[in-house]
Order: sequence, then structure tokens, then C-alpha cells
Amino acid sequence: MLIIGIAGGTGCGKTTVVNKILHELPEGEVGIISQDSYYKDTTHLSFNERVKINFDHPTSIDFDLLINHLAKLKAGQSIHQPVYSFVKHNRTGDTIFTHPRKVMIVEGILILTNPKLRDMFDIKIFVHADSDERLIRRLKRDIAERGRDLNEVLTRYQNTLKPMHNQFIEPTKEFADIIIPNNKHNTVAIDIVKTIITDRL
Ligand SMILES: Nc1ncnc2c1ncn2[C@@H]1O[C@H](COP(=O)(O)OP(=O)(O)O)[C@@H](O)[C@H]1O
Ligand SMILES: O=c1ccn([C@@H]2O[C@H](COP(=O)(O)O)[C@@H](O)[C@H]2O)c(=O)[nH]1
Repeated sequence: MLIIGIAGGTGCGKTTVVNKILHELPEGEVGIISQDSYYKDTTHLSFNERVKINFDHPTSIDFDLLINHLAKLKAGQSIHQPVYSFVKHNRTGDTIFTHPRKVMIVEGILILTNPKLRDMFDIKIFVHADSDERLIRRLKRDIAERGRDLNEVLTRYQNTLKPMHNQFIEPTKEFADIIIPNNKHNTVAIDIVKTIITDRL
């Protein structure tokens, strides 16, 4: 199994890049693990308490479960990947039965911050987009898909996203084997990643 970690700040285009890689490789050979599925379970908290959580800090992620699940997949076992709701700020209680594949992609803003998880990746990729580009994309996406309004996204960006990005996410760029510039759609980079994956399989 080839395990690929894809990191980068919110809105840089990780999910988009992953979908393009998925599209380029034979069906059934690639599986996806999203870091977002591993936000800590917060069922014991009220909605108002959950809204106050810093979702851009490494402590918000259940890395033990994520590492445990990835190790199981590597050992050939299937897992029940939690499903996360950005609207509820919590796991839904549902799971996706995820089978081991030849290529497993793990994507998320904080996946390169954890040394144990980082060591499990055969290839580490960091997707880069400028902060203004990421903010614009995040605004559009969160309003359209995640039930947010303009004020909420901007306030969270200033108070949490920007400082957390600078403190935790941007520094993990140094661990990357490949940095994909993604201010614009980058088909050349996707082709290169596809070639590297195909060569390693
Ligand atoms: N290179 C790009 N150019 C323009 N828009 C993009 C690009 N990559 C992604 N997007 C858009 O930006 C938004 C955030 O992208 P997404 O892949 O969800 O980012 P991430 O998973 O890193 O948060 C989506 O609406 C997506 O369609
Ligand atoms: O309940 C939640 C959990 C996370 N977020 C935000 O999501 C992004 C990470 O997702 P991307 O797809 O990489 O953008 C992170 O910046 C969190 O702030 C949330 O809004 N609510």
C-alpha cells in the first residue's frame, strides 16, 4: 500500500486535488481518509459550546483514532470511518465502511503536524494557495455548503484561522516532498503526481 498525505491551509484546494488524482487513477485503486472525519467527538457539548472550539488547532483532532485506522488499513483490515457534519460541528454517528486500497490518500489541514502520522506517509504533499485566495474560496464554500454567513467566516478567519495557519499549518510545508502551487488549477502538477504514484505501484 502506498500512503499519501495531502496537507495545506483551508481553501487551498486539497479536496479538489484529491478528486483530480482519483479521477486519473484506475477505479477502485485509491481510497480516501479525510482528517475532518477525525475531529474529536463532541456529543457531550451543546451546539453553543461546540461553536467555540478551535477547529484549526491540532488538539481538535483525534489523531489516535486516525493513526489506528490507517494502521489497520495498512494491515489489510477495513475500518468504519466516522462521518462529520460541519453544520453540526460534530460527528453524525454514521460511518463509511472503508476498505484498504493500493493507494490511500489522507488529506487535511493538520495531518503533517503529528510526527507519528507523518511517518506513515510514503509521499507528503503540501498544496499552496495565497491567503487571500484561500479566504475568498473559504467564504464562498462555507456560505454555499457549510451553513455559515459572511460575518462568521470573517471573524473566525481573523481570530482563529489566520493565526493557527501561521503557527501550525504553514510550518509543515518543510516536511513536504512535493509542493503544489494551486492559485490556479494546476493540471501539470496533477499529471506529475499521477506519474509518481503509477511509478511506485
Ligand atoms: N485552483 C483552484 N482555482 C479556483 N478555485 C479552486 C481551486 N481549487 C479549489 N477551488 C475551489 O475552492 C474551494 C475550496 O476548495 P477545496 O478543494 O474544498 O479546498 P480544501 O479542501 O483545501 O479546503 C472549492 O469551492 C473549490 O471548488
Ligand atoms: O466543525 C467544524 C470543523 C472544522 N471546521 C473548519 O474546517 C476547516 C478544515 O476543512 P477544510 O476542508 O480543509 O477547509 C478548518 O479550517 C476548520 O476551521 C469548521 O468550520 N467546523
